[in-house]
Amino acid sequence: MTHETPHRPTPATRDSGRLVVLVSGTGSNLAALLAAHDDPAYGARVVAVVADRSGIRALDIAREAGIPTAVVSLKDFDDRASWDAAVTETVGVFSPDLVVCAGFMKLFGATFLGRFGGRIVNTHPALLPSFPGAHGVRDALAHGVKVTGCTVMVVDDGVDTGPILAQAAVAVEPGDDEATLHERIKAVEQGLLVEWVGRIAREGLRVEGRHAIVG
Ligand SMILES: Nc1nc2c(c(=O)[nH]1)N[C@@H](CN(C=O)c1ccc(C(=O)N[C@@H](CCC(=O)O)C(=O)O)cc1)CN2
Ligand SMILES: NCC(=O)N[C@@H]1O[C@H](COP(=O)([O-])[O-])[C@@H](O)[C@H]1O
Repeated sequence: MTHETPHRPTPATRDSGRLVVLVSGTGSNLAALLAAHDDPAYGARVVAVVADRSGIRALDIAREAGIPTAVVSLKDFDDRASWDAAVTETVGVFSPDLVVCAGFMKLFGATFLGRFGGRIVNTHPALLPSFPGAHGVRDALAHGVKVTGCTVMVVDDGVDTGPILAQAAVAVEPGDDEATLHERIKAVEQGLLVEWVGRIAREGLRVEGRHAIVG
């Protein structure tokens, strides 16, 4: 029996230099990408920043860097599918080679995944497959783990279930709360995200089953 999917994911090819970065929060990962992209050897440039809410620090960071921004809020749409179509159209205006979720707190639906699937990279503040979802740091602390970390992955139609590109470990210290632990994770994930986005832009990305292959 053959398995048919409605859309064949488009792989990110070599020289995948146009990045659209999706944000919802303070933008420390966006700032790290912006610090890297001025070097032509990096191989990628942030061409737009799209948020699901206004009034966030990440949008200020983008504007201060002269990067075009757009906001597509779920509350402005009748349903999730309409919002998903609008985000797809907005991101598509900027013709990205790669879409980077840098603290983007909304799940994509079929329209977005059909257009950009296979070239959406996400960073998550836990060692997947443990602690997926919107509260990875809080859930890891509540579970009592002694080591957690961050994961850079390719987004699929599950919640943080996509093929993993890279992971880094961070020790949980006695007395950590969600904020202190998340800050130490962010310090590590910024470097990891910048490294792997650059590698994908320079060398290309393809997905084979559970495996994301760069180069
Ligand atoms: N189809 C997918 N979309 C996205 C994924 C993914 O793996 N598959 N990753 C996210 C980012 N993400 C974690 O990395 C994530 C973001 C948000 C949620 C979530 O449950 N969001 C709730 C709202 C929660 C809140 O605002 O506090 C929601 O969307 O209703 C889970 C995982 C990028 N998109
Ligand atoms: N599930 C998605 C998720 O939790 N994403 C996390 O939000 C933070 C955003 O920080 P930033 O706005 O400072 O880059 C990052 O730690 C990122 O991994």
